[in-house]
Amino acid sequence: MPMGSLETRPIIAITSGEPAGIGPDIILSALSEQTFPARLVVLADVELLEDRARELGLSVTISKLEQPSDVPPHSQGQINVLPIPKAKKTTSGILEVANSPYVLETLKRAGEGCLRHEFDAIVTPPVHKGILCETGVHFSGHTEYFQAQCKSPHVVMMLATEAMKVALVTTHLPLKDISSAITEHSISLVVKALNKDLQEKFGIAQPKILVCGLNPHAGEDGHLGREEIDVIIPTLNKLRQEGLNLIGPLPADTLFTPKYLNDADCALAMYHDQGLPVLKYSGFGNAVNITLGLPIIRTSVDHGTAIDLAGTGKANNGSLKVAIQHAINMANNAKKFSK
Ligand SMILES: NC(=O)c1ccc[n+]([C@@H]2O[C@H](COP(=O)([O-])OP(=O)(O)OC[C@H]3O[C@@H](n4cnc5c(N)ncnc54)[C@H](O)[C@@H]3O)[C@@H](O)[C@H]2O)c1
Ligand SMILES: N[C@H](C(=O)O)[C@H](O)COP(=O)(O)O
Repeated sequence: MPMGSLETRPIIAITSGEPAGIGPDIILSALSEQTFPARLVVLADVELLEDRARELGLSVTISKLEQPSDVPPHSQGQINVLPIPKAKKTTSGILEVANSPYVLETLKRAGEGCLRHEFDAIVTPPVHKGILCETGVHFSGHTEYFQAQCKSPHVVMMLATEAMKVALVTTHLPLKDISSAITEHSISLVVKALNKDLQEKFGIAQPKILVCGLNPHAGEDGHLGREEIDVIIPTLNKLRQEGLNLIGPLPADTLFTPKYLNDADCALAMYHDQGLPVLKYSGFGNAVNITLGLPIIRTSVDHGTAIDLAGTGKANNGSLKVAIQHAINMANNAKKFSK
């Protein structure tokens, strides 16, 4: 990937994530360990970053920006912050519901900035969904938050490592609600959005997508569930007639084996814990979470807030580095296509 001239490097907004979690730790360590070929704007409380840097013993320069366009190209150890104040001082590892509006404000500001082209992409360190919900808002994930903010009819959660891409038909749904959410409509929208972004954002001309069944053994000819026969197979057949290269539905327990994965571009799981444990087993700490189907570019880490590790220096920043680099690559590609 060409680095681009310094002034044209993309502006990437990085939110702080949950202040009591490892978001601040991994931002500070990742940005102090290497120079990224971009202009990085951290949306955060300045005191939070200063306190965490002190706690971790990291030598960084934290500078406040008046506006995002003032941000210089990133250099190792430089943290440029667009200040967003928190309500309460944070102790690493202690969640405070009073700071949840701050977390939501960082997301709102990042999304708005992207929609009005102040930022070229957003990278989100982890938030704690439970503490956000305690404010009374229902927050199930960044994926759904940015979908609502961008008014996108449908989005797809996809996590990727060098070896594997796994996308989901349903995102953060209780298990009891999944069967009724697997419909011709939902599968068609997800498969089409996935196919389009694999072509446009990943340069795969004719993506080959492996599709999981919902039930054990993909329903065992209807003896272990009928969703495959009633919904999934007819929907995939219709999509094949539109030219999509779809394999399945395959039993999920054997779909994730080299025989199938080595010859495919992406696996599509029906629900969160059908697909993500496999991906995380194979690449936890080095995967990127990408929201497809948005009018903006958004990437994230493959892990949560790891409250137990905040302020200890033990948090691995590998996934954040991958998420930042993916956002930069996607923003550079988008600029090329828009010319
Ligand atoms: N992108 C996101 O915002 C995101 C992603 C996943 C989970 N979450 C949220 O995070 C919260 C906690 O979730 P969880 O406990 O299921 O998962 P978690 O990923 O926070 O923690 C699971 C285990 O992995 C370890 N771990 C996580 N990240 C690590 C890192 N970078 N380096 C070293 N070890 C790491 C933790 O210490 C813990 O043992 C929940 O509220 C969940 O919704 C947010
Ligand atoms: N499903 C994601 C994971 O397990 O890594 C995570 O919850 C993040 O989702 P959002 O990007 O929607 O917050």
